[in-house]
Amino acid sequence: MGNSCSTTLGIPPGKGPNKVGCTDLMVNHTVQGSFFRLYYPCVESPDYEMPCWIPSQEYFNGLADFLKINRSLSEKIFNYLYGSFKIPAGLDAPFKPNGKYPLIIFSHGLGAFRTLYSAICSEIASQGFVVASVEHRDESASATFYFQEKSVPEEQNQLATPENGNLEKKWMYYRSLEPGEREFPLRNEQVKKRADECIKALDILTGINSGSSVTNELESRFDWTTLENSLDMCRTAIMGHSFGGATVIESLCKELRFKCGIALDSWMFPLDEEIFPRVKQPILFINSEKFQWAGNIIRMNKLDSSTIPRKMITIRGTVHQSFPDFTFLTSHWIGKILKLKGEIDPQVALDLSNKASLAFLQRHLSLEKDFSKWDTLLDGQDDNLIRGTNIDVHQSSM
Ligand SMILES: CCN(CC)CCN(C[C@]12C[C@](c3ccc(C(F)(F)F)cc3)(C1)C2)C(=O)Cn1c(SCc2ccc(F)cc2)nc(=O)c2c1C=CC2
Repeated sequence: MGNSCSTTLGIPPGKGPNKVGCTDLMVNHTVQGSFFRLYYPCVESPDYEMPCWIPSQEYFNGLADFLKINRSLSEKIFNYLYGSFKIPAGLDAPFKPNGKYPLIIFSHGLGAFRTLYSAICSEIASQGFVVASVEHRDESASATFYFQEKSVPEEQNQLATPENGNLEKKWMYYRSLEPGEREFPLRNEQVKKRADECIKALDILTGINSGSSVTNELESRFDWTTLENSLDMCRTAIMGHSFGGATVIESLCKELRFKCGIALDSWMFPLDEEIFPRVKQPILFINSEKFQWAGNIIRMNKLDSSTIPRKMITIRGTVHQSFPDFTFLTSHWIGKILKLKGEIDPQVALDLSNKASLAFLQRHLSLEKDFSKWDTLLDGQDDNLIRGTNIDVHQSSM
């Protein structure tokens, strides 16, 4: 480890006993299809290629639109700052069959997309899970793509490639609110679509696990049949950040196959409160110190229960962006100015979040691992943790 001032900029690899591979799957090429990045325990090999963190320039363009900064200027800045980062996983590395792995579905935040939480996903995968990070097509992602039949007929001389016939890539970008548009109807519609997409990913992986063949619309050499009988479909959970945290709650309500949920710095606004009493599974809320506010915490507290295990912890010195990968990829001062870094060392913060998550998953997926050694974190017992929240929710008396 370098000394305190030299920070190794890069996404940290998983610390668990498994090497991690990652591959992309798109089933059904249309906008209704399912698109996710899979992180999984892989066969060890020294010569794996690591995929680019930002898979295509279009994602930078979408991010610029989302951040309302000029595309051409930001294109150069993003490429200079982030263009060369790799994900700490072997691209299309062979899957390592070893009994049945529990499955986690991960949902990204507003303006993000499937690759931006690779530190969390690859850590969880390295501990013996398969993690599917969904890319949502609800227009909440900075950018995503699908395929469309070509409008003009193929010129005779161009051969349609077998993978995508005469299809062409279609990009979908973040949809901003129209002037005067009310936000709740849009966000509530989006959170329902997001939950459906998480459930669809679960269905696809259930099929693959039982040996159904799957057609990947993307060119990839990964052999999906190697996953047959390797997923424990009774041990599935859902995780998400911010808007993805709301997606966790909505998905738990709709799908009992998700045995528990972990909401990272959840944004509760998109949710219809009438679903709260209908959510029956355990939930872990892991909050940052700076993002939360009374109204948001009050909604989380409405999900508190004396019968269903519900936990909340807050990580001291963290900001909203302490969960996505950016927190590792920006130097100290730029990170602080852009609020991509909090006071706490990003690795320390994410270790606490991941260890608490693993302890919670062990308890509610009844895993035979040793993650229970981190149970005390679930009660906020650490110098960098607060039990519950730092936010004062008691309204001042009138
Ligand atoms: C201007 C847009 N404005 C209105 C929507 C709010 C913009 N905003 C704060 C930002 C995202 C920020 C960001 C990223 C990335 C760089 C970079 F420079 F490093 F690329 C810089 C600066 C700008 C921090 C948020 O939306 C916060 N947020 C997020 S941030 C998820 C995310 C997005 C893009 C990423 F690259 C990584 C992570 N996910 C949510 O689900 C929710 C919220 C708020 C409520 C619900």
